Amino acid sequence: MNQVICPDLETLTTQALMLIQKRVFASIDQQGRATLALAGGSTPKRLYQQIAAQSWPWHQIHVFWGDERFVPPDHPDSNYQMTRTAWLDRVAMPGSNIHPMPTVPLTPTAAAEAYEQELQAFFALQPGEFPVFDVILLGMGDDGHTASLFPHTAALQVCDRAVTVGQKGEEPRLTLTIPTLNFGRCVIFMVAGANKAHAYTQVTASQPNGEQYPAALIRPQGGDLWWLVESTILER
Ligand SMILES: O=C(O)[C@H](O)[C@@H](O)[C@H](O)[C@H](O)COP(=O)(O)O
Repeated sequence: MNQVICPDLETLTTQALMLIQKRVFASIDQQGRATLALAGGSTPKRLYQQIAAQSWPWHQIHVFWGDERFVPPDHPDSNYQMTRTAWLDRVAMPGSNIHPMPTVPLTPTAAAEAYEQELQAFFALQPGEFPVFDVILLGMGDDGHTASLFPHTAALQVCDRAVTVGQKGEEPRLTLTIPTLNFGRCVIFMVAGANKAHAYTQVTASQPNGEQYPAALIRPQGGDLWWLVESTILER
């Protein structure tokens, strides 16, 4: 595990930008394209704005989402909407390179299945294979959740599919599953906010409780794991 402690969110964002750029360009060199699974929430918004200001080969970059709230794509809570506003609407990325998670009017189960099919087709997967994203960006909540994998939910047990229905209380979400996140070539957590200090301590403990702190279940098998953290989350 690589840990980078940053004095503030702006520094953390710059660190993330440099790391992502390095991995995106390496993937394009090696395979002619780069695939990213993006985080939602508030922490990555500034990063997406900074990415939009870069001159990357957008036609060789494909973006997916690690999770999505079950709302229309133009809803203010939509992770897709946030990413479009901060980044995608500002660059010349072909629409076919943008792969949002479907939501309404499908049911959550049907939407998860539809995204599963899209990933299987895009990555040309054989039965039982998982997609391998070049970069997976994740956040963490103050309860230790990541993507939409919340404590003590059924989604934590799903290990035979790439996409499943997450549950934030009564609110359904779509989320990539633990095995999918663990197949990532470069998995990057961006965590800021003193309110997350306790969860971070629990998640990075030597014998963490993954049911209680799901971010602890992200241990990429063949890939790199990066924790880019604001110094305020280090418990004194
Ligand atoms: O859909 C979401 O909200 C995210 O994917 C979620 O997992 C997020 O990364 C964490 O809740 C941290 O959110 P903040 O960055 O807003 O603290």
